[in-house]
Amino acid sequence: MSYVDEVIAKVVEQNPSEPEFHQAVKEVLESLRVVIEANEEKYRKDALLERMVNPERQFKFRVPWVDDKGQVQVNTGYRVQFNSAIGPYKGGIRLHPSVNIGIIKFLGFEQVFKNSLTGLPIGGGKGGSDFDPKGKSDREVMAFCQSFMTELCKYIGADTDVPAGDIGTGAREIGYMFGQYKRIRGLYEGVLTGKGLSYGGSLARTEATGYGLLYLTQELLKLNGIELAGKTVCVSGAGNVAIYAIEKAQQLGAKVVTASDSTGWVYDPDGIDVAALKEIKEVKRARLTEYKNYRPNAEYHEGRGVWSVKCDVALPCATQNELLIDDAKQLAANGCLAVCEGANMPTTMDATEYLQKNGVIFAPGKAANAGGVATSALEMTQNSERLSWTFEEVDAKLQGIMVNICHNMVDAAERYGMKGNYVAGANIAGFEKVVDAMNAQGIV
Ligand SMILES: NC(=O)C1=CN([C@@H]2O[C@H](COP(=O)(O)OP(=O)(O)OC[C@H]3O[C@@H](n4cnc5c(N)ncnc54)[C@H](O)[C@@H]3O)[C@@H](O)[C@H]2O)C=CC1
Ligand SMILES: O=C(O)CCC(=O)C(=O)O
Repeated sequence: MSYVDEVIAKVVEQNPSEPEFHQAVKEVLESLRVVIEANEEKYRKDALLERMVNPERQFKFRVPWVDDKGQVQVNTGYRVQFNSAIGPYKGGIRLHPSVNIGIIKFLGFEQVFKNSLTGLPIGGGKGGSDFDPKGKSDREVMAFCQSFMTELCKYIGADTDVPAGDIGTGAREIGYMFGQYKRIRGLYEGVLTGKGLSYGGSLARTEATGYGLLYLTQELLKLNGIELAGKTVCVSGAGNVAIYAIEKAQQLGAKVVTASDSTGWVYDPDGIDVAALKEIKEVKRARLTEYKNYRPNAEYHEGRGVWSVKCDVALPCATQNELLIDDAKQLAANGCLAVCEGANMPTTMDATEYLQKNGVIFAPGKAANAGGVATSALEMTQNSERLSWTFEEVDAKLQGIMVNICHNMVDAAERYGMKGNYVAGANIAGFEKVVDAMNAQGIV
């Protein structure tokens, strides 16, 4: 059995009931097959892949908090410190009822390669809880965040592990967590990113993942002789990534016609009204059903359906496994030119293969959405310097980083004879730096 197949089989056997983690490992290792086979003897002797697929450390803890009725609630918290070969662990905190250790491990594993791709000195980690912020009062969210951080603060720090936002964790949650960290540890330091601007946050971090996605998409289309301006775009999601992806796509001259949340989706033939979307989602924290109150011409549909709308470019920005094989077939049949992932692993493996085989340009999340974590690393730099850069400075650095990632991904695929396979390109480019650092640091 080849080394890659052996390690994939072990991951499945040793991590039962973690399908998302299996999927992430398979996707990465399958696409690295050529690189690994070229060095199989050494990598096998060093158990390099076993060390890569096993987190350095993982924490699971109880998170008790009191709800508004005086009832004690208990959630489970997680932090997985996956790989610190190239820098302190870095990665977001997901608050969603679907969170379990397998989800956090898949996200942490992806984060290792993504963070390497940014070119910045950050290792990979991820955390979260099955707590659902939806429908909770501010006080309940604060109570949860304080309890979560009371435990988490023992394991993190500005130079060891720096969490940030992800699904369900935005500026409000980061603020409560930062306050509790400071109170317990007595340290005013850049232990979290995505902070508010009044206490050490970076300008452009809010926008960074969505804007970065568009900078990479625009560059990749350009390399393929296509202009983004004038194109019709479908976006899924209506959270942080989706909102700023829509905003930047429209600034770059494209028309975005869809957005979605966990209950339904909207089609706006005149182009999504970003100001209305921000008010509904960021201010009111309401459902997308409200969108029709702002835009009477728009349609609201229950359930899924964004990928049935004809578009030139599709940007999945909601969650994992939201773009399935039938969606891929529909997109390709509708003449879609490119799918670029804003979310983490939103496209299933069979859907990805179908798109690639049918001539649709496909940019994987670990490259396309790396602008968020890259800007988090810029926030860490500003915190260390005790300086704040202007929006334009951060945005210019973000653009440079995304264009670089795009070229590194394209070049790595070509170097290994897989021109146009950007999944392989991104995984190879991310892998090479981590392997180099791991080899240099001995068997750890
Ligand atoms: N926030 C960030 O900086 C980064 C986020 N990501 C990824 O982007 C994706 C979106 O994250 P955010 O926008 O930050 O989260 P968010 O909490 O701001 O928004 C998530 C959006 O996805 C929708 N959603 C969640 N679960 C869904 C489901 N099962 N079906 C349909 N819609 C669903 C929600 O309704 C919401 O509109 C996630 O995969 C996240 O891991 C990736 C890189 C950085
Ligand atoms: O900004 C960060 O540190 C993490 C962002 C994140 O969670 C991600 O890239 O998936």
